[in-house]
Amino acid sequence: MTAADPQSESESESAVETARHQLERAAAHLDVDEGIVDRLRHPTSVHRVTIPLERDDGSREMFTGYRAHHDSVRGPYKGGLRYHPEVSEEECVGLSMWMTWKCAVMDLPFGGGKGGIVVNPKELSGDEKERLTRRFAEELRPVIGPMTDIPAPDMGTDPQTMAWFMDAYSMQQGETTPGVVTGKPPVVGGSYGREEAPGRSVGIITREAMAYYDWDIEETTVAVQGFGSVGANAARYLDDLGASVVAVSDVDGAIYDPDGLDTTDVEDHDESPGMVSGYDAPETLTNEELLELDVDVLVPAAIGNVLTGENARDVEADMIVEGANGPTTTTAERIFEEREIPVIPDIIANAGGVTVSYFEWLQDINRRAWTLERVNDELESEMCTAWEDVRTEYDARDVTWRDATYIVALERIASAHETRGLWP
Ligand SMILES: NC(=O)C1=CN([C@@H]2O[C@H](COP(=O)(O)OP(=O)(O)OC[C@H]3O[C@@H](n4cnc5c(N)ncnc54)[C@H](OP(=O)(O)O)[C@@H]3O)[C@@H](O)[C@H]2O)C=CC1
Ligand SMILES: O=C(O)CCC(=O)C(=O)O
Repeated sequence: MTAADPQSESESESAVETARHQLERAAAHLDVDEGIVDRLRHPTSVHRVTIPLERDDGSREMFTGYRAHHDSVRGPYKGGLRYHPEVSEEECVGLSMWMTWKCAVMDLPFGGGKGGIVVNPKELSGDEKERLTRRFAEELRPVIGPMTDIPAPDMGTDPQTMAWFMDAYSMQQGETTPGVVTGKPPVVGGSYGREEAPGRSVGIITREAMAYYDWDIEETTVAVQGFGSVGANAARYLDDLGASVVAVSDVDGAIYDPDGLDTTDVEDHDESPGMVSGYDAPETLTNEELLELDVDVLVPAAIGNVLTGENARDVEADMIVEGANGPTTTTAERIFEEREIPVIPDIIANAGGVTVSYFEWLQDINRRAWTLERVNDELESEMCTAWEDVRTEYDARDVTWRDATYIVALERIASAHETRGLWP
């Protein structure tokens, strides 16, 4: 097995299976109507589109895209668009469920959506990526909109992709509609700080979790898998706070310096994809070895299902903070619980992305930009409030951090369903 091919291992679990299992664990702690839980096991709808692309050489190719809508009881569907060869309907549904919980934990007025295209973005030229994105936006137009479903970046997409998406939608609508998508460049209605936000929130939540366990951040070692929007910003934030980031990786492998890397000197995925493994560091490791390093904090921030029944007993970190969505399988979660390794879940740790997306949406509606300082101050405050809500549940019940986080989310969602009387 290689980290690039996590599906090839014997324990294979889809995102939707993991998400359903997590929902059921949280529901067992709450008095929630079984009809509501059953409703939340399923998406409201899944849209599948075929996207024709004319390649630069004139040949034509068809691509498949999806947009899953999970739940909108608290507001419009919200969630990213992923361009990756492993994108599937099941993955989009699972990821859209996680978005529903994530928005609820952060108390944002959004529900959960997620989508993507089955494509390797590294095999597209810039022009091809633009044409594919514009056509995807046209195909999704009937099911998206600033008050219905607001996409954003995820793996393989970036602010430029969001700008093309917004432009294609706006041209069809006949009016500039910045609020249809978040994560845009600030010059076309994007928010300052959105790109750094998911990694920044991973840093803030790691800091809070360390404070909870009375760890001195200056004495802490950290390993981060993935050095993209989430991983690089988390690593740099923790480096700034005084932690020693000893290992980071890209798809081809990891670099390791026991004395700590200079995280600003290593180019991230956005600056130069795949350059981490080529960096001149004292040691190189595989992605699997990075996950098993003896560090204080491990931050998986690349893809899903990397911590599994196969490697969970070999993980030597004292705490795991999930930067990626769904990096821990159900079996691995059970092993970490047994080994008393705290796992701070994705739906709070990386929720800074959707939180600043919410700020961006507000700015778009009001046609008024916030300063970076305001964005970061409000992000800090929202993250600390959410952490406090989760910590209160964690201290009050004998549960894992994930269960405590899901309990906060599920209580809010179930209560909204009961109050609106929307089901079945
Ligand atoms: N972007 C966002 O707003 C948010 C993203 N997330 C989640 O965070 C995770 C990462 O997303 P994001 O940072 O945006 O993605 P990016 O595309 O910006 O970066 C992904 C990083 O992971 C590396 N990578 C890709 N595949 C593998 C692999 N098989 N093994 C190890 N490393 C790999 C890439 O390496 P290389 O440079 O070589 O390609 C790159 O460094 C995803 O799970 C995403 O859903 C969560 C919240 C918000
Ligand atoms: O910013 C957003 O709307 C969603 C980001 C996202 O896809 C995620 O948090 O997983």
